[in-house]
Amino acid sequence: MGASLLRLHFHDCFVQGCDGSILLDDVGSFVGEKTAGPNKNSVRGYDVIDRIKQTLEQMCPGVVSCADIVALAARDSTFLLGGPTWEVLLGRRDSTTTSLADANTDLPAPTSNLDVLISAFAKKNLSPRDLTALSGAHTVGFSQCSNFRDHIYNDTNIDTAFAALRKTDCPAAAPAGNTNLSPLDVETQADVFDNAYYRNLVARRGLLHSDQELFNGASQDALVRQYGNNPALFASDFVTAMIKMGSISPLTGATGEIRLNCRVVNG
Ligand code: HEM
Ligand SMILES: [Ca+2]
Repeated sequence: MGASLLRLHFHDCFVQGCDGSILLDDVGSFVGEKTAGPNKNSVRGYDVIDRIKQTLEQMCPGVVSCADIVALAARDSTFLLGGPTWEVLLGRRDSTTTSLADANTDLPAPTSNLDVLISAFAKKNLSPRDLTALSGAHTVGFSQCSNFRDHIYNDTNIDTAFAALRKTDCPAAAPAGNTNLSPLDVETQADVFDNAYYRNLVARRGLLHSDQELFNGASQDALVRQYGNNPALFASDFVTAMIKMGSISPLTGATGEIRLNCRVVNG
């Protein structure tokens, strides 16, 4: 679940800011973000957030927002998987709105090229360096075949043996095998947070097209090599970038609310 909770924070912060908007269910005429392309049948961990929230509401009612819970869960997941830790700024309040449209436009697709990834992050005031550091989150977790099929069958900037290995669990003709999972990081286990992701990219073993775009003869190549050789530099830049991402457009003061149930706005 650690990988899924880390991703949940990213998918929250890139849509309206880190405001718990991704947690809201579709109820009646209320439309949430869970059915957006990048989220549907992919983002998970909502039940874990519910359990943390229930415990908090018993001990300290109405104080800790769902948005802060997601930020803390992402930090603790990273650490428990073997990665760095950091102090999480708190005080984010929860949204009473969502944006399905923004979830569909602002979360980058795995088919994106480098210029598209850089612009998607720039739109959130994150630099190309932040993009490359944050993508190191793909040292943990899994991807479904439908998200990397085109890369392993049609891209040419991929290690042949690696492509062959991944094809064994991801047949060429969709929809066969669409939901089969492969680890994003081929080198070390999917529940170990380290810098192996970057060495994979140098070896042309990125699983997603968007991963390999970070090492494909352009602006991020040198940084990818540095992160692959220097775990302390990666850890330090990842922390800096996570704090920046966790600070996107927070609701503070009288804006938003402290939701009592992360799935619905207060009545
Ligand atoms: C740079 C643009 C990014 C793209 C295009 C992208 C795309 C994806 C895709 C397609 C998956 C697999 C989903 C599935 O098959 O269901 C995935 C998984 C994941 N992503 Fe990203 N991602 C990006 C950036 C990030 C960032 C910034 C983070 C966190 C800081 C992150 C964390 C994760 C994690 C941890 C997983 C594994 C989730 C799990 O196993 O449940 N990603 N990503
Ligand atoms: Ca949000």
